[in-house]
Amino acid sequence: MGDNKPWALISEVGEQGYLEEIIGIITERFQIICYKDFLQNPQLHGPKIQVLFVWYYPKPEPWLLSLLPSLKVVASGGVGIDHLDVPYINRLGVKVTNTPDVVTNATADMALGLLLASARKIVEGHQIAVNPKTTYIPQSLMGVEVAGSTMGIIGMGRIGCKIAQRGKGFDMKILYHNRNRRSVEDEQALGATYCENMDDLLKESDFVVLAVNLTPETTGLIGHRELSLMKRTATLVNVSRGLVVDQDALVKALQSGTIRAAALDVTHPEPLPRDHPLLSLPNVLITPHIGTNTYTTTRKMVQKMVENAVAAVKGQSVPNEVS
Ligand SMILES: O=CC(=O)O
Repeated sequence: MGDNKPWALISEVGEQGYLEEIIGIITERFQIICYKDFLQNPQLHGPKIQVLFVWYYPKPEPWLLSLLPSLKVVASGGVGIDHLDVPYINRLGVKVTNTPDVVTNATADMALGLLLASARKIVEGHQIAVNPKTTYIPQSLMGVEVAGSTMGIIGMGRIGCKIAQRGKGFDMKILYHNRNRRSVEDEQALGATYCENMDDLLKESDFVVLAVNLTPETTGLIGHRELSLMKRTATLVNVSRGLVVDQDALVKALQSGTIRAAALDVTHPEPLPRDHPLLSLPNVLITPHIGTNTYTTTRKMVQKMVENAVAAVKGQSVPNEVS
């Protein structure tokens, strides 16, 4: 395409996972302008931009979209599209795309990583091991056994299924709750038992793992009532979105021992304000939304984003269009 390559707006190079190789994948097909440079002179740059690559940021808010009259597609990285007002963007004649499938394994790994780290106090162990001033008292690092325990997965889409597979590999009993029951073949392959009533799953699970999309129905899905149904020895693991959990209720449940612990890759907001109580509770493990953060997955996501954007610019059928 040479100099005639279409223009794309991206978040700042060096930020938001835009590693050098990633930039290379994008610049094979597009000329790029960074958000910071764009903001210096939006009137000059805005009209030429046909693609907006979004990695949660820059948020395609109405004021930004109004500066991009030639925009054809908002190509978002990751599977979640809760940060995008898809109907609004579509009404402007702009397509929206995401990158499902490629994020599945990395996110499922993260769920198991958090589960194991919380169960076996791996982070606390590291802190003791590297701090010469602390004395190791075995009881302080006593964990819970994963094999033989019950994992309850809420949201049995692609990621939920991969979490189930991994749980099965750890000899866990698997329960799941989902809008739609999966086929008997799927259930048998995953060794997973359906709980039509989410309350049953909450009561029986040692680890409750959230893998739902954020929708109006799943916002605040886990609140005071749901946490109270969980075992006092149970751990909540969240790799979906922070807003699926009522965080105030979670803080109370963790402070009062209603549940044993929480391991969260997602919070609301991200990052949490430094004085947020979740950051100082001893029974909380938090990572900064890194579920998809591996080189392999990041590369695949960007390849997909570019594939989607190229198709949209050419007016061809777009592989991962969401509407
Ligand atoms: O959070 C990650 C994703 O939506 O893929």
